[in-house]
Amino acid sequence: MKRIGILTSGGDAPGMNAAIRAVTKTAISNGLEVFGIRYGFAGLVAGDFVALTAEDVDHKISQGGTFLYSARYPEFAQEEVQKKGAEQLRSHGIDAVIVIGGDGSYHGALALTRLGINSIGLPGTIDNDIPYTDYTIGFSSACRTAMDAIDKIRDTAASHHRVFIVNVMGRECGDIAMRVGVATGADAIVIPERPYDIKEIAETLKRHFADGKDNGIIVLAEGVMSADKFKDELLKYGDFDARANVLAHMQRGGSPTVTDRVNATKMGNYAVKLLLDGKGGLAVGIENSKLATHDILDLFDGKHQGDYALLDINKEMNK
Ligand SMILES: Nc1ncnc2c1ncn2[C@@H]1O[C@H](COP(=O)(O)OP(=O)(O)OP(=O)(O)O)[C@@H](O)[C@H]1O
Ligand SMILES: O=P(O)(O)OC[C@H]1O[C@](O)(CO)[C@@H](O)[C@@H]1O
Ligand SMILES: [Mg+2]
Repeated sequence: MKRIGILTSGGDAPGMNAAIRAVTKTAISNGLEVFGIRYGFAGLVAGDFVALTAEDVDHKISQGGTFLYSARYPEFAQEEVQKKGAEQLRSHGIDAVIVIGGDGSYHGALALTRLGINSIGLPGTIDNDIPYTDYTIGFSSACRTAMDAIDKIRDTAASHHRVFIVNVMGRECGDIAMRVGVATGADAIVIPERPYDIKEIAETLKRHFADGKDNGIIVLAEGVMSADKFKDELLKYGDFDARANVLAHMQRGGSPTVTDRVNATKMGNYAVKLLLDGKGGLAVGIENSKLATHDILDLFDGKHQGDYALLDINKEMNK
């Protein structure tokens, strides 16, 4: 193996650049050439490749987004399109690829491995919805951004004695909501993976206001329902001055936290070593603070386990 490729795919996540840097610098240190594949699997099929040097990745560790750009390219689920991608790699002399992305992107990495191009997946998504890894690259930064935003929302909520329903990202995964809800001292956290009772939440808010609290914060995972709909449901059980807020894509931007930078660096470094060992079709993760690998195929059967104790702690504190 002389030449490897690297791409970012799906939603961008803070720390993707740190992972690209780690892969590039580790590969070069081990005598490999590195090609950046721009725009995810779309750029792979189009042959949008650019040689990367150590200087190209200098100063990238602190930048959000992905300088290789990303794409949602559903066409890559078709075998014919996957074959075109593998042919592009072969014609550029690229023997192996590192794919940084979420669960969807892992399907692409597995497809390439099956077509003879060893590929390793790195968990790059703010959602933290990937099995067999405690943290995905970008989750920590997205939580920090959402936490900062909710701290600010609370200032205005308190000034008007309002309830804010804040919708946070994560698709069907409630990890961002749970972590940020606890970190901001929310009155309630609502996630798709666990049952919830809107009437009970309304009663909690009423009691808090009656006891002298001047604001209410509900952190709502986007996979449950929209913030507007939740507000309408809540108003059936109480006469609150309520506002719905959607943090949306701001959660994906900004400079990565130290956790995301370090995890991305560890996992990027490890991914190159796996390729040097001739491995492919593997997903890298961090389990109990240690680097780990699993067959990508196993991930598709697995289910990410969130830290649901956070939900219980928050409930107990808001009785
Ligand atoms: N079944 C599949 N086979 C091959 N490639 C796929 C498949 N599913 C998704 N992909 C590729 O991976 C890309 C990213 O997938 P998706 O949009 O689900 O995001 P993701 O990687 O899960 O990241 P995130 O959820 O954080 O946005 C798709 O646009 C497509 O190019
Ligand atoms: O950027 P898009 O295509 O609007 O997708 C938004 C989705 O991507 C994510 O930001 C990352 O998967 C999700 O949390 C969100 O539901
Ligand atoms: Mg995903």
